[in-house]
Amino acid sequence: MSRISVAGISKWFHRRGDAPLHVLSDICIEIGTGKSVAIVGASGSGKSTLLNIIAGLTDSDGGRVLIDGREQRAGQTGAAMAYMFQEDRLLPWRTAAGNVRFGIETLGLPRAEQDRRVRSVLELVGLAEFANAYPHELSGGMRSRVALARSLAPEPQILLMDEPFSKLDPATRSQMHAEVVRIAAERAVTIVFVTHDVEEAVVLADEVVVLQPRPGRVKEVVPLQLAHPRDPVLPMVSDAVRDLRQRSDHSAAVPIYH
Ligand SMILES: Nc1ncnc2c1ncn2[C@@H]1O[C@H](COP(=O)(O)OP(=O)(O)OP(=O)(O)O)[C@@H](O)[C@H]1O
Repeated sequence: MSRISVAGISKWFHRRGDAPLHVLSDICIEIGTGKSVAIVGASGSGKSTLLNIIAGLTDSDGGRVLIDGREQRAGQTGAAMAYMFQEDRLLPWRTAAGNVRFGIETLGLPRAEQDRRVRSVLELVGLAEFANAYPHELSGGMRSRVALARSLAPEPQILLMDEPFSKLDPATRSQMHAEVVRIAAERAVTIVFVTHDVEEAVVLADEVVVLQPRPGRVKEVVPLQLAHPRDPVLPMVSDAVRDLRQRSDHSAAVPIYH
C-alpha cells in the first residue's frame, strides 16, 4: 500500500519557435493508501502530463512527488508502480500468459514464482481458461483484462491508468469497472486514473480531482462517499454524475479551493 503526495508540481513544455507552454501550476494533491482518485478536466488541462509526472515518466519543473514520503524522480519507476495505457499494447506474438509474464520478466523472480503470479492474475481477471490464447483470438474486453493482469503481475502498490477503458464498448467498460473495484479492494492498491468519462470517475473513485486548464490547476477535489457497487442507474449515483459533470465543465462557475 502506498500514499502519494503531489506537492506544488509545475510543468512547462518548451516548444521550438513558440513560447513555452505552461501546462501545470502548483498542483497539490494528497492520495491516501488504498484510495482511488480520478483526474478529470477539459482536454489540454494537463491530466496525462500530471499522471506521467506521478509515474516518474516525465520531469516536473517545480514541486515534488512523494511516495510514502520518498521523493519520486523521473526514470525511477519501480515494480511498486504499474501504468496502464489507453491502448492495451499487447505483444501479438505472445499468448495472454506470455504477455502477462512480460510484465515481470525483468524482476529476477524464479520461474516457479513467475508461473504462480501469471496464473494468479489471470484468474483474478477471469481469464484462466484463455492463458494460451493470442491477442487476435481475444475480444476487446478480454485484451483489456490481459493488460490489467499484466499491470498487476508485479504486485504493484500503485496502479496508474490513463483512460484505459475508453476504447471499450459501454457494457464491457462497466464490466472492467466492476473488476477494478473488486481487485482494488482485494489487493488494497492505490489507484490514480485519468478519464474524460465523468461516469467512470464516479463509479471508480473515492475522490475526483478537477483540473482547470491553461495552466492546469486544481479547481477542486470532490469526495465520493457512495457504497460500491455504484450502478449509474441508482439515483444517488446518477445525482453524483450530474453534479460532477457540472463541476468539471470548465465554463461553469464553481468555487476554487486551491
Ligand atoms: N511532449 C510535449 N511537448 C509539448 N507539449 C506537450 C507535450 N505533451 C503535452 N503537451 C501539451 O501539454 C498540454 C497538456 O497535455 P495533456 O496531454 O497533459 O493534457 P490532457 O488534459 O491529458 O489532454 P486530453 O484530455 O486531450 O488527453 C497540451 O496543450 C499538450 O499539447
